[in-house]
Formats: sequence, C-alpha cells, structure tokens
Amino acid sequence: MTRLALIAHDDEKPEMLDFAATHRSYLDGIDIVTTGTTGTRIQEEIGIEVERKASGPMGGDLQIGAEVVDERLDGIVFLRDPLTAQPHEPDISALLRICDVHDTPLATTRSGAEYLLAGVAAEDGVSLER
Ligand SMILES: O=C(CO)COP(=O)(O)O
Repeated sequence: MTRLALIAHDDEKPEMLDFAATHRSYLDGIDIVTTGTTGTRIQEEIGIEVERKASGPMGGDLQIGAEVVDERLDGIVFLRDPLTAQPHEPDISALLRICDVHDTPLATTRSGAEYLLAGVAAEDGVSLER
C-alpha cells in the first residue's frame, strides 16, 4: 500500500488543507502519516483518516524520519514556512537530510507536492484530475 507523510508548518496549514481537499479521493485510498496538528486538522476539517505522530516541536519530524530510515514511505509532502524560525530546526534538518540519504521523494512546496502526488498516483495506476 502506498504510504505518504504530510507535514505543514502553521503558516502553511491552509495550503496543506487545500491540497488534501483537492486530492481527497486519492488520499482516502492510501496510508497517510502526519505530524500531530497537521493530522488533526486534516482529519477534522477534510475528513481523511490519518496516522498521527507527535507534533513537530515534540519530535514528530523525527518519528517520520524513522519511517524514512525503515524505507516505509513512498514520499513526503512537507510544506515548510520559509520565513519563520522554528524551535525544532535541527529536527527539520534531520528529516530533510535523511530523505536525501534514502532518496525518498520530498516536496516542500505546493507545486512540488502536485508533481510528487501525480507521480505516486501514476505508480498506482491513478491519473489525478487537476
Ligand atoms: O512543526 C511541524 C513540522 O516541523 C509540524 O508539526 P504539527 O503538524 O504538529 O504542527
């Protein structure tokens, strides 16, 4: 089963919710893992079931990084806030680094996320409507 991680910093959560709503029918059929607050909002506001890890500042990025190490993930959409310093910046850097190490597809922007999801869906034989 295809498994994706969805993570968004606070300023990017509206973008993530729009992304999830746009692609709800495909996302409903795959495994989704998220950091804490991102997952709560996707579940409550869009209605997609997700597996929630800890909130980012409490170690959620590292828990998702551990899934990368175990090669459990087909891709990560991580909508980062490029303009605000984060207290858990070392955890964020660690997640990005481990994606590089394992060549795990990673998108950090909405446009990149659209390409990533279209590619992952194509591997499932699904053509995403745009
Ligand atoms: O901080 C985050 C990623 O670095 C996201 O965490 P939340 O989804 O808990 O807001």
